[in-house]
Amino acid sequence: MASVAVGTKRTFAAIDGESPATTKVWIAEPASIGPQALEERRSPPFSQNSRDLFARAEDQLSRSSSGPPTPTPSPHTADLSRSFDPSASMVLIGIRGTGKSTLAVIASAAFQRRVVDADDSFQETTGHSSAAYRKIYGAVEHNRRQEEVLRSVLSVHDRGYIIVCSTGSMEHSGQALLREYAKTHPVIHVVRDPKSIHQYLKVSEEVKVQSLLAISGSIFRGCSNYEFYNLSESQQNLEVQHLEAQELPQDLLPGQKSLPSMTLKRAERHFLRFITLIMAKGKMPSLEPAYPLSHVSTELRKYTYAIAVPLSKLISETLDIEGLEVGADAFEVVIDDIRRPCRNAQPAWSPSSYQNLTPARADQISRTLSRVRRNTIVPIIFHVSTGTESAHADHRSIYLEHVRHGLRLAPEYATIDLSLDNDTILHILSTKGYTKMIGHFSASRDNAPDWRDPFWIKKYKKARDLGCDLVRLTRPALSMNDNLAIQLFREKVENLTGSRIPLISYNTGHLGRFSLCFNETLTGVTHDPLQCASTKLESFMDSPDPCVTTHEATSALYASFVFDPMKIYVIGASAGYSLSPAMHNAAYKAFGMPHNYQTHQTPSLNSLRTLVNDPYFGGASVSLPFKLEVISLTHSLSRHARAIGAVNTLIPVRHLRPDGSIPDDISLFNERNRAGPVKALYGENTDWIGIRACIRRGLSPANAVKPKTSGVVIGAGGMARAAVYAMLHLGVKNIVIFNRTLANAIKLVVHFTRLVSGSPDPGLLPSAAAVQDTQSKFHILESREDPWPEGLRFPTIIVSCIPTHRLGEKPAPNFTFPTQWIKSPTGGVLVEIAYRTLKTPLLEQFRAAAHQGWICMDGLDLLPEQGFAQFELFTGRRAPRRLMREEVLRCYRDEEGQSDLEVIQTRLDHVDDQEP
Ligand SMILES: O=C1C[C@@](O)(C(=O)O)C[C@@H](O)[C@@H]1O
Repeated sequence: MASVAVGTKRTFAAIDGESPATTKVWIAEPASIGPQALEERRSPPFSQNSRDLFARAEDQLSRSSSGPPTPTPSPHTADLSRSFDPSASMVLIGIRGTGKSTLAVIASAAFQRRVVDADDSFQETTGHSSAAYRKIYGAVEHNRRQEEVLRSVLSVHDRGYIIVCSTGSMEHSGQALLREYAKTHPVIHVVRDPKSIHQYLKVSEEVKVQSLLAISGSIFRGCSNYEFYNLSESQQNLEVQHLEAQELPQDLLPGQKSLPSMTLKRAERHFLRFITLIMAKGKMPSLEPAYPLSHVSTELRKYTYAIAVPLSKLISETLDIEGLEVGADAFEVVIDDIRRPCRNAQPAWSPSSYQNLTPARADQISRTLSRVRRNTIVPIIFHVSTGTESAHADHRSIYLEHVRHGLRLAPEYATIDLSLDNDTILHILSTKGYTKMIGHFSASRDNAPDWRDPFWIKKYKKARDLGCDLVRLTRPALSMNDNLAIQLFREKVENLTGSRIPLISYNTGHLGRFSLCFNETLTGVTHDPLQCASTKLESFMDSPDPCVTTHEATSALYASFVFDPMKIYVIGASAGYSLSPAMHNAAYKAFGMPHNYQTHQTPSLNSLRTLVNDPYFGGASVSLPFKLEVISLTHSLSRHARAIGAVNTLIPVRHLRPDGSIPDDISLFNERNRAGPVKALYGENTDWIGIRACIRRGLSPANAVKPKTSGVVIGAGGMARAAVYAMLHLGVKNIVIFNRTLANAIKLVVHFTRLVSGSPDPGLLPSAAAVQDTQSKFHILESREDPWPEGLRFPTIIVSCIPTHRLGEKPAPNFTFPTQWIKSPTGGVLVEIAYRTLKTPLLEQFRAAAHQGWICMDGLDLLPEQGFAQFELFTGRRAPRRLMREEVLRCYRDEEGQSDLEVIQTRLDHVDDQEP
């Protein structure tokens, strides 16, 4: 014990095996690892496992203090390329209690990969647990055996596995093995907050967990190339989900463990999103969102905004992240505090004036980015602000440490300072993985050449030629003329010969606001309208930060006639009850768009022409009974609408291609919000997107879609077709149709059988191909009395698409699901699409089955989900999801004009707990 380096400082290099000469980042050993703390570790109440863990950490610590733990001269994992074969196994490492095994099981269910636990393998191979083996054979033999087992686990399971490694495998040689593995595989360090780990390990004091995290953090970081901060849901969230899905998996692969219930739904979405960011695009389409804009690179759209929020404000965890996201197309986490606030006597470059990347600080950044990702849908930009001191070597190395750490978190975008030398930039770019790099240069008042100066074109070319994906150039406006000069600069860039990368350029400070409003790509906007106004006059004029909110920037585009106010409609025979106007109008208002979404109740489609002939026609939602009939009035259909054979969204097209065809998606999005004669109508279907989202939201990880999953669609109309299509997209292989009129059920099955067997468009049903080679099969149930088809698993997905209310003379169907078909041992999700009444017999039936793991989604869940996609199609911007969900709930009235206040209030109270 005497060799424990209490309170001493060691370099990163001494801990992670990096060359000691280059990195000057210091780690203070936590005082809590003092003799007294160590003494406590030997006594109860620790469990055997946690005692072992601490003992090993203690060992690690003592060895580390006398030299680098791993002498292997392999490169630092941050310097590796992060490009892997798509089938490469992924490794999860981290201390016990971080949730690695649960995350592995979640990923295993989603990707159909098996889980291998290195600790289990050790026990199987040696017949002893790691701790017991160590006790019997001593540390040296234990380490040798650990290495042997880990080496074998890694090589035998090289492709298609998820490998979990705990501290047992993390002795010196284990670290070297993982570092080597990280050259060709994702090795993900899982981190979690000390409180949750503390609860899990049942150790006496949380502070000890903090110490352990501090010690282990640099070791794990040294041999992993990615990092996932596993946020714990608050207790409140857990209760709210009131989802008691039993953990009885139906068809686990060998090596899969039992699957967690709905309480982990947000963690599931979060982790799977992270995984899709480190994998090649399009590898798991069933996990990627189906919203139209999620497939369009943000930098290709015009007039997009990045809400810039400083880390120093985010860490207080009081900001409403989802609220900040409203109107934004990207969320920029600005590491604004690598330079501590200056004390007068301190030289600008003194080491103490910088925030080193200690393990605690790295945890803090990881946690913050994780919170943003869990609560938003827009891409994240990771930006380390350099201030004006990037020339100093100390500052530069701390800056680079932060950038490297950012890339471990797989942000969609990250910035790199263009004042760095070419080699350094090239080196960082070579480690970017799938992160898009923004070459960034922000001039200060003292070094700001005029926009006409060749300096700026050189900077643009430097970023482009080095391989950045975008470039961002800003300087403080000294006069309003700078806003005209920047326009000339943008034109110069437009006319450059050679390849082009998207340009973000604007003037900062109070006078720069004009140029900010007319920058077309990822304009930096502030979350705090008072930010500029409240600061001292000096910085008010000079602030390098954005001085305009999303709302102000958007409003400016309409006030200056770049955009026009549009008229958008919901068209239907009983459109009067629609909540779409309230939902869409609330979103336009929040964005600063002067559009007006109106109800158009009509017995026929004849009046549609009048609406479309108005140059301000901005599109329409199509309601019953026109979803099929409207097809004849469109010029062209999206591939989805064509495959479904129904349209619920009309988009005006004002510019056709020279051959008269509809332009591509980007061009369509970029002509939104502009008035003019309508040349064609483009038909889209967003119902399937909404149904798909509801299924995904309601499906517990235990019921993740697998080859044997069955789904039931009740009905055979346009909505039923959208439901079948949604299931096909999720990879459901067994789809059962139940409809009163058999002939219509047969028609639907013939339609989709043809689609899946001879799809002329191979990209149409991507997950069907990705999950399994087998084709989906359709079955028809003719009567309520039918037994469930032999050989099929009981359904875990049920979508009811029949009306729930009286239609003219026809009474409400009052449908309930035959009980002999509800036998899934893990429950499942029921989606009932109508929203006129929420107390249907079917919903009541499944609400009563909540204890069996059934989750109900109704029309008030579906309407916003399909509406988000429509908002994107009408405006070209990401929808403000929470706001639209809330508006729908607030405005809901049943057929008697009543709102069920209690139920609605409970749902409103918990909107925050839903996946964003
Ligand atoms: O079916 C519906 C419902 C809806 O018509 C409404 O506002 O209620 C809106 C449509 O987009 C959607 O397809």
